[in-house]
Amino acid sequence: MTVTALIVAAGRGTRAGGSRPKQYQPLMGRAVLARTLATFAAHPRVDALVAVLHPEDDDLFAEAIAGLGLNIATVRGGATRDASVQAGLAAVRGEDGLVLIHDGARPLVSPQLIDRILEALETHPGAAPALPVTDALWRGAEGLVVAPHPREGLFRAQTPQGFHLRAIRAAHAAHTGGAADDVEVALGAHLDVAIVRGDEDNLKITHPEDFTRAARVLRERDMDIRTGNGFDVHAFCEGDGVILCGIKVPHDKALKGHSDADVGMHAVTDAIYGALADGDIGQHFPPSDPQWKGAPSDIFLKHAVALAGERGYRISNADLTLICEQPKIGPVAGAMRAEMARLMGIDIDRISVKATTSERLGFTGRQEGIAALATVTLIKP
Ligand SMILES: Nc1ccn([C@@H]2O[C@H](COP(=O)(O)OP(=O)(O)OP(=O)(O)O)[C@@H](O)[C@H]2O)c(=O)n1
Ligand SMILES: C[C@](O)(CO)[C@H](O)COP(=O)(O)O
Repeated sequence: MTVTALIVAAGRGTRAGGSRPKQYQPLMGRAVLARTLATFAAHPRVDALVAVLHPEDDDLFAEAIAGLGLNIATVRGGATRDASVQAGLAAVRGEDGLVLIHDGARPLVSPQLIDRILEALETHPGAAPALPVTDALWRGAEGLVVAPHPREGLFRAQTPQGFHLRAIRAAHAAHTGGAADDVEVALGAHLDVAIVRGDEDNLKITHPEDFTRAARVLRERDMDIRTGNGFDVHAFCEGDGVILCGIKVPHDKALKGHSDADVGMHAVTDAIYGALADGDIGQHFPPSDPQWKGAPSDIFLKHAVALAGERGYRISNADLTLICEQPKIGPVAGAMRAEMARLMGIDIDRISVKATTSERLGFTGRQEGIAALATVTLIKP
């Protein structure tokens, strides 16, 4: 069935104040209404968009959606929300589809909430998101509590409120008097409306402080998560042990390198640089520079970790695989994890060190050297 998102945005936003109606005010750099429309436009089940606008807002609307490349039908709204919805319903194409009626002033609607409404519409003529009232309720007057009010069975209503198009059109046509929302109209026509789990973040911008709340939600939502990988190889040379992840492991060979040749630590370090899109160890510590000759590799790792911190990232986890026939890594993996966790300033359960052989194939199979492969995830909260 065709799904149309009907976005009502013809209000004046008097409670929110500001020099323009709230739906055209910026929220983290983008107009509130542009955020709302973009979410519906990007939803794979939404086929068409209708925006209901105030007659004086054409320029503001054009400014808000400039450059978004959205295909939106627009229609003039009325003096009340329900009049605006009726105008929008008249502009929806077709007879038998589904319509999602949503406040333009709820810019944080999530695709998952839209999914839940559409799912409920498979079995009901109407479906709307709501959250149960969890605080105690009172009735009050003149600044005094008059009496407690039972909260059982009470819900806070949200949008999008979804309906079978034909049913809600008929309900609105028959409705007289105002309505807080379209569920009220639907109930007037005896339509069953399923209560769908709402979303605390799906707040309506109503008062000035709601912009601050919405920005807080967006900052959390826009968390930056990055993944990087690192790969390194060092050849064996004569010696009596190798340094892996900062631990000296007894062996009948050593690893050759400009620094201490800690192949595991190098791979993790490069994975951090990779996640930051900032080169690799060789770029930050050129092998041509004699000061890094024989240097302990924790210098490199600490530099990469500090760089991530300076840019606001914390390390979520690191996963390292060492590829070699010998030495055996299992007995020392715990010590390696502990040392890497200490150097990176994170819990040991966020560091994995494991090993594999290459089934005697290739240079690692011939025991000519050790290879290491690492993945690191960084999070900017
Ligand atoms: N005549 C109206 C009134 C409201 N709305 C829309 O309905 C949604 C919810 O309404 P509300 O938050 O009450 O918005 P306003 O009416 O703009 O706010 P206020 O009452 O503070 O002026 C908003 O997206 C608003 O633009 C509408 O399309 N037409
Ligand atoms: C439709 C609505 O968003 C449901 O919560 C709300 O009723 C509309 O806003 P208003 O502040 O009640 O006008």
